[in-house]
Formats: sequence, C-alpha cells, structure tokens
Amino acid sequence: MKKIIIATKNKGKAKDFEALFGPLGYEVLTLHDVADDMDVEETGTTFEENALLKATALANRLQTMVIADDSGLEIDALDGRPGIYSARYAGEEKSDEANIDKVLEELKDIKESERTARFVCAIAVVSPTSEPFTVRGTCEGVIASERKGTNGFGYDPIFFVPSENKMMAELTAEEKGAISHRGNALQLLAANLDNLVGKA
Ligand SMILES: O=P(O)(O)OP(=O)(O)OP(=O)(O)OC[C@H]1O[C@@H](n2cnc3c(O)ncnc32)[C@H](O)[C@@H]1O
Ligand SMILES: [Mg+2]
Repeated sequence: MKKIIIATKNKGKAKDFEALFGPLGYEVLTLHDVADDMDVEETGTTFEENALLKATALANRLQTMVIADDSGLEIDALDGRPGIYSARYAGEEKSDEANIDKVLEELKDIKESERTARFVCAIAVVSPTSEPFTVRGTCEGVIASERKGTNGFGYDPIFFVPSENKMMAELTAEEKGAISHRGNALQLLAANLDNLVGKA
C-alpha cells in the first residue's frame, strides 16, 4: 500500500487525513508512527510558514517526502484571531475545551450576523528531491453560541457550516472532507499526488 507521512501529532487531524487519503489508496502515518520524539516549534507568522517548518524538519530527518498541515480558525469579529494561535489559544496545554470556552466568552455580546469565520488550512509538501511548496484551503462558517455535535476535533462543535445546515462536529469525517478547509487544500494536491509520492 502507498504510504503518506504527515508531520502531525494531532489525532483529530490525522483522522481527517485518513478519510481523505484512504479512498485514494494511501495509508496515513503520523509523527506518532515515525518520529514520536519530534516537536517542532511553530515560530512562523503565517500558516504556510509553520506548515513548511513542520514538514521540513521531518523530511530532513527521514530523507523522504512528507506533508504537514498548519491550520486554524479566523474569526472576523476578533480581527482574525485565534488564527495561527488556534491550537494554544487558551494556553500552552492546548485544550480544545478551553479554547472553545475562550472563543464563546469573547463572542458573547456579538450578534449572529457578525459571527462569521473561516477555517484555514495550509498544507506543505517537502521532499529531498523537489522544491517545497504549499497549498491553502478555506471553509466559511459562523460561530454558534453553544456546542453541538461530537465528531471531528478542535473548534468543530461551535463551527456552523451554512452549506450543510449543520455544525462541523455533526458531519462524518467523509462529509467534512468534502467541504472542509483540509479537503479543499487536498483537492489542490490530489491531481499530482501519485507523482509526488511515487508508486511505492
Ligand atoms: O501542529 P500539529 O502537530 O499538526 O497539531 P496542532 O493541533 O498543533 O495543529 P496546528 O498547529 O495546525 O493548530 C491547528 C488548530 O486549529 C484548530 N483546527 C484546525 N483545523 C481544524 C478543524 O478541521 N476542525 C476544528 N478545529 C481545527 C484546532 O484547534 C487545531 O489544534
Ligand atoms: Mg501545532
């Protein structure tokens, strides 16, 4: 089976990637499988820079092609926050629950029509034999005032997707992949994925 290595430790993200890559015939491996000790500091100022930092560190170590995803939630009423700080918005312990609580508190006086937001996902592809590059996907939505749904991860329980009339956390991984920022970014890669990975 063809393998794709993703420089992530986020199990929710890995599940999203499995739903996206599985049907294309790929087995998904993550940092937990190939370099459990690795922890790359996300010092970039954009999603793209951070995705490149994570992918480059692992590609250098393994000397093979890897991809990384840096993603987050941009809320218009918060001037784009939490943005690249989405994972650690409520503190370094990276708690999805605390992050959601913080966002809901900050938006408590904001009316629904002004709660627009988008998920952003930058995927970096880095290989020892070709130039690194990134693609970006987005997904527009509205921040709800309370949690609903148990699928997905991160901010999915408060992210309402108008096109589906559901919260992101109410979608199956497959349904999410069809409309999500991650799915949209991957669409841009899919055409030349086999060329990038080889047929191994
Ligand atoms: O860096 P890695 O190891 O990949 O894992 P991470 O969780 O730290 O990932 P990021 O640095 O890219 O931060 C992304 C954060 O943005 C949020 N996020 C990204 N994509 C999401 C999605 O599809 N659904 C809900 N929240 C998402 C969530 O809080 C993530 O922790
Ligand atoms: Mg991270």
